[in-house]
Amino acid sequence: MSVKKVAVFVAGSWGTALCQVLADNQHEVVVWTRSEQQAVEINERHTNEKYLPNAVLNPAIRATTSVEDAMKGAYACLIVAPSAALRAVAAQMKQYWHSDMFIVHAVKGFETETLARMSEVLNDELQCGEERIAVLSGPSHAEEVISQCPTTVVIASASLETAAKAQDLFMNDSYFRVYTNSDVVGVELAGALKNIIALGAGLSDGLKFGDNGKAALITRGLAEIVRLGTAMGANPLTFAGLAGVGDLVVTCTSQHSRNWRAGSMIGQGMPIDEVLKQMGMVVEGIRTTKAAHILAEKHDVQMPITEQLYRVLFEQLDPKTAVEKLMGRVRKNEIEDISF
Ligand SMILES: NC(=O)C1=CN([C@@H]2O[C@H](COP(=O)(O)OP(=O)(O)OC[C@H]3O[C@@H](n4cnc5c(N)ncnc54)[C@H](O)[C@@H]3O)[C@@H](O)[C@H]2O)C=CC1
Ligand SMILES: O=C(CO)COP(=O)(O)O
Repeated sequence: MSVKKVAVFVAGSWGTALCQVLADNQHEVVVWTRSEQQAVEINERHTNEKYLPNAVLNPAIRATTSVEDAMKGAYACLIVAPSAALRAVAAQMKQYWHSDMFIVHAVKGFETETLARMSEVLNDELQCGEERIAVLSGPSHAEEVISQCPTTVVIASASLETAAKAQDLFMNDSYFRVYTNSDVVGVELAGALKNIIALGAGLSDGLKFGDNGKAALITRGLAEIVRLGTAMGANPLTFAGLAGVGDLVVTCTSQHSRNWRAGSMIGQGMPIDEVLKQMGMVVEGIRTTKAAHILAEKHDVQMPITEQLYRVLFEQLDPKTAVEKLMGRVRKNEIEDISF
């Protein structure tokens, strides 16, 4: 494998873990950080204590606060900012972007103001063409990737050539396996929407509602993800894959999940502002619940779990009442109600 330079934006937990994968694969990794202090920590101590405590980073990873330094001569860019910051980060990259590069993003969310998917925001800002964009998604907690636990993800692009180039960069034989897919819409929607269900699963655990209820949330959560996904043009089979069921299961059941943890704290009665303060890291599911609530209305799709979670998060509905509303819904036929 030939050495390629990859510019990474930004050094949160997932960005840092993916830097490590790229550096372990012998690529030249230059990560842009907002703060000089974080760049110094990565360059001199090879750590990122705030976002990945106790991890020892590959010393070949170099951090910089200069966008130009990061992007000059880069073969590809990797963007792993929170969804709320994606447009602003992409705007900074624009003047150093050139048409030989491609961009991989690993962001799970929507732009809440426009309801755009993340690749749409990137294309809008960089005007690079959708064939230059790929999305990396799937069951992949940063804490496990940095420990080299076996992890399998999917990379989707409108261009299979771009997806294959990205697969070459990230895949290795020891702990990081990558599949390609051409269904960008499905992979992006699956990654974003599973965070809503993970918040719900955490809430259910926080209320001590048991494993039966959580399994039902995962299953019926998948049904509503598929409903919205197919209405928005996704391939339903994508939701049975790594970005769909795979990520849904890991996020709803792993204690690494910030969405699950936030839901659990809300279920135990902690106010949302306090939960977010304690987390100190991005909890994408909250913004995504708002976006999905609007998208469900727009596409005339039923998303009862999302709907109840929206009321809990934004209209102060008591979580126990939300569960009663879900349990008391009109009787249905299971198969007729799933649109695979
Ligand atoms: N942590 C994980 O295991 C995984 C996270 N993701 C996704 O990756 C995305 C990023 O999440 P994490 O890395 O976990 O978040 P994080 O909370 O660990 O880090 C966020 C990073 O973004 C930076 N940041 C925040 N606002 C910014 C702004 N306006 N401009 C520039 N930088 C800004 C922060 O300084 C920090 O470095 C999310 O969409 C998340 O869903 C996807 C898969 C796994
Ligand atoms: O997407 C993730 C794992 O695949 C990370 O989920 P959280 O943001 O809930 O930690």
